[in-house]
Amino acid sequence: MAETTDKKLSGAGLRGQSAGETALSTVGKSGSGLTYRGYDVKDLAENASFEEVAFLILYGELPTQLELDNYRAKLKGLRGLPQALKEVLERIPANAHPMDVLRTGCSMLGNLETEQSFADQFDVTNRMLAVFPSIICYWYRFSHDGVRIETETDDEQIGAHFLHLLHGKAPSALHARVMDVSLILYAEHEFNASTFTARVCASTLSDMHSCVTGAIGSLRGPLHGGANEAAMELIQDMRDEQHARDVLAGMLERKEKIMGFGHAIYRESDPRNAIIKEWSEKLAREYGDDRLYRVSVACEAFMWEQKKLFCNADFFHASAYHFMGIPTKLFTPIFVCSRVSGWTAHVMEQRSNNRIIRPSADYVGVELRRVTPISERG
Ligand SMILES: CC(=O)SCCNC(=O)CCNC(=O)[C@H](O)C(C)(C)COP(=O)(O)OP(=O)(O)OC[C@H]1O[C@@H](n2cnc3c(N)ncnc32)[C@H](O)[C@@H]1OP(=O)(O)O
Ligand SMILES: O=C([O-])CC(=O)C(=O)O
Repeated sequence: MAETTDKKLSGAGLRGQSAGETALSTVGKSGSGLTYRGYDVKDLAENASFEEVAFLILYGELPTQLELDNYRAKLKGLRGLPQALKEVLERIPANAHPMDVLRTGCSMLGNLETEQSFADQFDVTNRMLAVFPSIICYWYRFSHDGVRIETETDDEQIGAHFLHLLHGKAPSALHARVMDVSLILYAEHEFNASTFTARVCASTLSDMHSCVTGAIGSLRGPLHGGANEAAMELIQDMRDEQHARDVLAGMLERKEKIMGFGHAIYRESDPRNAIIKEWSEKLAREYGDDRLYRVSVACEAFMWEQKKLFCNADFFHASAYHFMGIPTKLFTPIFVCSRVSGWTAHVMEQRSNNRIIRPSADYVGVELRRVTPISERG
């Protein structure tokens, strides 16, 4: 199990302080170390699909077959982009970061399909779950390939749908399954930075699109979701295992952060890592060139040996996504397509028992003083 004991739980970063209650997930407490509404993430990754997991997180229980069929049909029907949103996406340059595109896309959607009251919260959530892959891929294919894609496909599952839009053809069964597992692993993670952002926004009784737009901005940073892209940039030029060790040794010497390693809560392992690592190995075999997988394994061993730092969920996602032909800058947006389930469930939970989140600060500035007339300042 991924343990959290002995971790320095105080001081900066609100580390170790409880900031509220949740019934959505546990991190580092039971099972393999991560549970969604009482189910171990490993169990879910083996025995459920992302749509079942999103349903579980949002509605509280795993769906029956009929409920799942209806839910998938509903999401499938919500993949289309409004014309005004397409026009906005077409104006965003090819060199923009796709996380910024998604942030703008989410915010624009909030103008076009505003959450009029909290009674709409499930509708706006399901719309976001369904339409985020369309937003990213429409912009990506328009800005990079000059094509206006049709964003409605027959794919039952969000992961396969994403790959279909990106590559213009339905994915293999292996790729569809890996995307599905990846979305399950990224779906929910208690009071991480982006989720907390969403909850702070929700606590002012703001609308769902504002909460999610803010959360996208928080996830973007390399200390959080952006680490999967940074990990890819790190491993892509590593020639072999020895080169990987040399690169990391140099970085540690220079006291640089190695993205994709370490965690604010887990102390010895991130339970999502073993799962995505196994899929990355399978993909490497199919890809026919396992260099990226081998250097990743070498990095993992070296970091543990040198620093007792372990791979978090992001590290092996880098090679896995790369093996599926996904451009590096789309890695973190995929995280959004999944985590929007957790964020919105947290917003709903916050709304159901709300008090505005407003902590205090320890003042470390100058003592009380008088305003000097401007003519006397110098
Ligand atoms: C899906 C996710 O969002 S998972 C997180 C993704 N983020 C990353 O991979 C970025 C790299 N990792 C990190 O920056 C950190 O480990 C974080 C942000 C995840 C957690 O931060 P913290 O809780 O402050 O880390 P923690 O308290 O365990 O750090 C202990 C020591 O290890 C060091 N350390 C932690 N992670 C790393 C790392 N990846 N590379 C190098 N050193 C590290 C810290 O600098 C700290 O050293 P210090 O005591 O000399 O200052
Ligand atoms: O919990 C965290 O701090 C970061 C993380 O792993 C996640 O959000 O998935």
